[in-house]
Amino acid sequence: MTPSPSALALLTPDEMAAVDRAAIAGGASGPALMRAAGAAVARALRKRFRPCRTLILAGPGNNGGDGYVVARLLEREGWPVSVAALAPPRPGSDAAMAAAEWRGPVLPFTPETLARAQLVVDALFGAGLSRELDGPAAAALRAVRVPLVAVDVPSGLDGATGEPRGFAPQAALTVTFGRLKPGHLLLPGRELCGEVVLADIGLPEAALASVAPRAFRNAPGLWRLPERGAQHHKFSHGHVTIPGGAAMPGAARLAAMSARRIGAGLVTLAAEDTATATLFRQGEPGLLVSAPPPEDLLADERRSAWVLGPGLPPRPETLALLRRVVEAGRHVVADGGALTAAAGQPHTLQGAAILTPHAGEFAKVFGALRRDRLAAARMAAAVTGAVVVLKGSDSIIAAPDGRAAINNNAPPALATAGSGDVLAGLAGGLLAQNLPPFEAACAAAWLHGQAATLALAGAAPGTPLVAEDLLPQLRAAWIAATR
Ligand SMILES: NC(=O)C1=CN([C@@H]2O[C@H](COP(=O)(O)OP(=O)(O)OC[C@H]3O[C@@H](n4cnc5c(N)ncnc54)[C@H](O)[C@@H]3O)[C@@H](O)[C@H]2O)[C@H](O)CC1
Ligand SMILES: [K+]
Repeated sequence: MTPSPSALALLTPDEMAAVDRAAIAGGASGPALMRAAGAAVARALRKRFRPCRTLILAGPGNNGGDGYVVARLLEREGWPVSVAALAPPRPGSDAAMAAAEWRGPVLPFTPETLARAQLVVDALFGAGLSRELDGPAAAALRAVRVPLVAVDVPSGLDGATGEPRGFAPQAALTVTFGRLKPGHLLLPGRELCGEVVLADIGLPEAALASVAPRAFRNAPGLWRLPERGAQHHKFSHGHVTIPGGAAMPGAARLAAMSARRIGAGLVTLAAEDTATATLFRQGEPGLLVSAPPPEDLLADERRSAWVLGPGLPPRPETLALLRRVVEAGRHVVADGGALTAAAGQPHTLQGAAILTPHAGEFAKVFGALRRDRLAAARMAAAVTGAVVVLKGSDSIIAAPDGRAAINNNAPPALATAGSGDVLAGLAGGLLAQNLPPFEAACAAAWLHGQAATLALAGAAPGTPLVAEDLLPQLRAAWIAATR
């Protein structure tokens, strides 16, 4: 079933804390939320582990408070549980109440205590992490050699960025509350969390609605593929033009084949010379091939979407073509050579609809990637006015207005030659069908990941993939997106 956009919303730890405050201001009970959070952790944990010597590492804040609730609930079921507290909760806090209800053993926060545990619950820090993890907390988490269950996030992981601050442990399971955080999806956070369970702890809808989400998990529901009615004809599905160079003609061909398969009405490969045109004509019979200079094609207004970059040389001529197409008011996907040609001059990409840099291209255009890649992608979108797809296993799609989506359906095998050309073609094909740039970019990234997942169905981990394998899966990916 297609999830609703609110179910796809991601909230940063600060936004989640604001929801929490709104909930309590609106009459919800802090201790009740904490009991629900602890109960959700205990439930997820019981489902996956058998009773064993369990050590709860409790921090001084509400994350620790959740930990005391877990301790109490597990002990009630006969689990051998003890707590090691890094620091006592602030007197009078909800966490202090939860701690007071824990009557079981409290052990010193030492390596010896940890060495006896068979399972560790990490309830040191969650949304309140305010600085790098260091001292005894970091030392203890570094020493864990048994399965670790994280409350909200593995302590030290920045829920806003997916980056560890100082250190964050590897969890087998992470149970989080209300909404996923960007850090559960962004690498390396996504891997450090292990399995992620999102638990409903009864936060009132009004409190959740009081914070407008700016980040989303990328999935159908965030966007809708174009509908096709009986009255439509090929021109109503747009015309994609893709200039192709002699050096790497395969790149433009892959983009063109992808644009066709995702529903573009017409797709033209604009060859840079007659030899390349001859080569292009040997390809798919349904592709249009043109030999004159691509600029000449701008006279035809119906050529609404252009994919510029796959296989094009990173030369000033490529950038000049991009400027001309943008100034003619066409929707442009800039990729590969068009991005590299704009190295150090991001303003030259203004007016493009979608940019699809991988990390290396991103750094060339916008400067070294910061640790907070979500912020970096948003900055690039704001500077260029384009939707930026920062490609990776956790592709980030950022819009100039601050909206961002994080893609998590792409298998690692997708990092293969030609894969980016397919993505650019999908984005161009969807722009041609009048999807707005953010929706087109998100849908393209998801369909791309889904096609790869389908191509690898049943294959052992590590099975390689080539870009051509994606093409026959695009129809099934489309069907999966419209179910
Ligand atoms: N709405 C919800 O999702 C609910 C979440 N719950 C849990 O509450 C935590 C957040 O609790 P909070 O008290 O705000 O923060 P923390 O417990 O993460 O930590 C605060 C505490 O820790 C100190 N501190 C922060 N960073 C460090 C550091 N690196 N080293 C040492 N000390 C640090 C800080 O000064 C504070 O004293 C959320 O994650 C959920 O687990 C609720 O229980 C239910 C509702
Ligand atoms: K934690």
